[in-house]
Amino acid sequence: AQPGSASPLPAKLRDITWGKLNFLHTTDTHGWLAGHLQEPSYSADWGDYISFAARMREIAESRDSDLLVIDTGDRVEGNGLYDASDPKGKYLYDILKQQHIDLLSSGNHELYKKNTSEAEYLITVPSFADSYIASNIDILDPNSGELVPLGPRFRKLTTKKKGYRIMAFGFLFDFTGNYNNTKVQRVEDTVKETWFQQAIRDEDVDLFIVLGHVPVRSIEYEAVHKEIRNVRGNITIQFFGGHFHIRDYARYDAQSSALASGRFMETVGFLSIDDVKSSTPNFSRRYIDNNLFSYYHHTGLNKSTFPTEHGQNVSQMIQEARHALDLDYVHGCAPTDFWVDRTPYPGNNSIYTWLETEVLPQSLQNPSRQGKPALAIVNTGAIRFDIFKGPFTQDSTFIVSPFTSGFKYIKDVPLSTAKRIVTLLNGASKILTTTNEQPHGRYCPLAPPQQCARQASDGVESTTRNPIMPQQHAQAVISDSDVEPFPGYTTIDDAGDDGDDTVHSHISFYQVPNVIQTLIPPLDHSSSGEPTTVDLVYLDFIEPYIALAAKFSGFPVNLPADSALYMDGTMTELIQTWIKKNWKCT
Ligand SMILES: O=c1ccn([C@@H]2O[C@H](COP(=O)(O)O)[C@@H](O)[C@H]2O)c(=O)[nH]1
Repeated sequence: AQPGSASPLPAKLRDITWGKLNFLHTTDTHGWLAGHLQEPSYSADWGDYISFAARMREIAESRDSDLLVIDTGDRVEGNGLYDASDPKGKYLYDILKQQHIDLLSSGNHELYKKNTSEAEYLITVPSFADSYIASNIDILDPNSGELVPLGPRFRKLTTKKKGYRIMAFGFLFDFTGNYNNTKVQRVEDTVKETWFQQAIRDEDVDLFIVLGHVPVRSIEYEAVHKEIRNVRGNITIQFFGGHFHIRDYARYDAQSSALASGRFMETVGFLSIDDVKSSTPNFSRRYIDNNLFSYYHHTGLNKSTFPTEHGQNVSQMIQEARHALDLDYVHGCAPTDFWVDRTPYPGNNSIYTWLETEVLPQSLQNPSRQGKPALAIVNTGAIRFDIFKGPFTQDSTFIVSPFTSGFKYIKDVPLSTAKRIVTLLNGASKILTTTNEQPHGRYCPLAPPQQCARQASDGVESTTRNPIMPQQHAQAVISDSDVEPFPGYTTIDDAGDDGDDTVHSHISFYQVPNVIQTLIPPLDHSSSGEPTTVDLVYLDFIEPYIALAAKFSGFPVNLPADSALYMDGTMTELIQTWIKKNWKCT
């Protein structure tokens, strides 16, 4: 763990159940390779995870079984370790590649920007060689200018101990918000391609592994499952997914299951399969809180026996990178906690209410529009994490707001139209899900991803939405420690409510809208009332949605032609500047 990080708290733990084939799974790590320095439950760093994976592999092999390490993408954007450097990722890619990952795939965040996808192609793919799978992504090779697969379409491998013959695929959900140097083919179309049809007919295979940056309850995985199942009868299929930032486990049928392992290095997913080659394989899942207390427990080791030299060296690399980036530099001190969705919105501790009532109205300005009122719209998904009471650092800046979006505007929009656009974006008439125009894809592209889970599975057929059969619960063994549970994940999935390794007390999460809005200057109730027209100010990331909502409102606007830059700088800079000025540390 990083120096100064919060030590893990002793807790009651559920044991893992080893099988003949075992997996560790991360997803949506978003640059959090230093772990959560302020949160004891998630304070282990990538170096600790490297030690953990090595120790778990030793245990697996001593049991004459195998362990594979999986990552399903969105490794970038969301933490100072990635976003604070120039170029972005200057330190992260080297740290990331230190882990031995057997199978990995790309997320949507690797593809939003040209430079990010090129770094993926030129750095990460070669770093992991054969392990990187890109079943439905192509990229324009920056050297040849040709459209080429981002990585191999599939991989066949044989496990070291048991000799299981595996066919693995690596998908990205039907993402459409990628920069035009990459091409993402719909999963439903990819599975009809000749190479895929041939691969699933390969008889020299004991099981299929489908990894991907794909929600485990999704139309995409439904399509892959159906295709393999139709051709291969009851062969074992294990899916690993992500994107929604949630812990989840789905049973599609008796021979297949799907694991999603959270976000931001909070969770290391563990999955085991016994009786891999039979028609009644036994699956067991565990969501491991990413901290040393859990790591020691599951390996049966301790502070002196657990770390590997390699793991310790990587923790040192992270420390040096954080130092070089000055990530602990304090910009101000938050007077209280501000939450993304752990408190009702609107509310005094809602990060969105703080933005609407303080940061945006006090910061958004355009001298050429002096005296003109504005209605500013920000998508809630642009804010990625909570602010904790106390020091707000360089790292916090990017943890809260990693993206590079700035503010644009359309001038002189009738206020009634601007309000209608907000209402439409917030889903009153479901334009974002019913229209064929989906600028970034079907998964509620404006709100924080964890809010999408229930909404998205509404359109999915029953095989991936509901448990076909309740999972046989492996007996959860609780260690005999006598400590009171403290707040954390209390996951309910298709196998029940005993998936989390740590027995926590429940945390409530609340719904937030797709977008928040703020009238600038705020309405003065003593004066003549609302303005008739406003400058409609918005984050440039949501421009395609503003265009869509304007069209549905009957407002004639041609974007981007009819828009202009409202002010210089990004929202990240705007928030940081406001904090420097207003949150003095006393
Ligand atoms: O430039 C950007 C990119 C993304 N967003 C928001 O992020 C979520 C998607 O996050 P995942 O981690 O891929 O689930 C999307 O819904 C956008 O709201 C953004 O605001 N700006």
